[in-house]
Amino acid sequence: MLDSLLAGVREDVAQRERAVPLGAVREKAASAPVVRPALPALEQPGVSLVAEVKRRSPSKGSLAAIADPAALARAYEAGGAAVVSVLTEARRFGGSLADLVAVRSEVGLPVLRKDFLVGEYQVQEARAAGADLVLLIVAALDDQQLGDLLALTRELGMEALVEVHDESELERAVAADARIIGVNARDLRTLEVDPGTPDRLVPLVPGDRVAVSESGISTAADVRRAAAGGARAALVGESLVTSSDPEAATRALVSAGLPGVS
Ligand SMILES: O=C(O)c1ccccc1NCC(=O)[C@H](O)[C@H](O)COP(=O)(O)O
Repeated sequence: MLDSLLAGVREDVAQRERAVPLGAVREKAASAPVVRPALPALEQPGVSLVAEVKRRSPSKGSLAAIADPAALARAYEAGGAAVVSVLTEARRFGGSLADLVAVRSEVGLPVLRKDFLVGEYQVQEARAAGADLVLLIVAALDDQQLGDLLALTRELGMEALVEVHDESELERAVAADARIIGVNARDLRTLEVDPGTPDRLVPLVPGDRVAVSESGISTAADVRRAAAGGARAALVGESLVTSSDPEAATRALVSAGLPGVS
């Protein structure tokens, strides 16, 4: 799955680059609104919530129509989320950079560009659209690419959520000096969600990094489980976008992550 996803992403990037060359995107990134630092938002005591705008997915198909992504993000903010994640991949997730621009202009939280970033063009695009944080998936990048994209992300003032799925990817993320390390319970090759993956890997994330537990989180008990392993944040998509009251659903997960709640 990951390889075919990446092939589509590369085609789409090449098409966008033919329409708007890298130089123009760099210029736009240089004059984008100032970055909202994501690290302090994720380092609050307890488990912070990263709430995701996600219309559909390869594993589940259509999840929610989300006609107004900014309204959804406002509900997340009102419910106490620390960061909003916007899936911008179009083919499989139905997202776009326009969603990110809309969300960023209507909430005061840091915003994550959740996509499959494979080169400079997408990092510059992310900043140009106002992103404060980008996703870098270790399985999609070699060490050189990971280091280069992380360095570029920081040059532009942003941080990266560096995503891993097994011990060797975690070692690579740590060696690349990732400060925010996401452990995805979803295996991006098989799409299976195994909560045992963050249970196993989050405790291995060094204490000077921020560990984020990702995918398959829908209940207060799931958030408490993430907290027990040492996660500083939980990234949640499906259970929030499919809720009839996303603000209340956000608040329930945020409350479960407050320090002292067990
Ligand atoms: O969600 C998928 O099916 C998926 C498939 C292939 C690559 C990535 C995928 N999802 C991206 C994510 O990491 C999730 O959107 C995110 O962790 C939230 O997960 P969930 O709460 O289970 O929607």
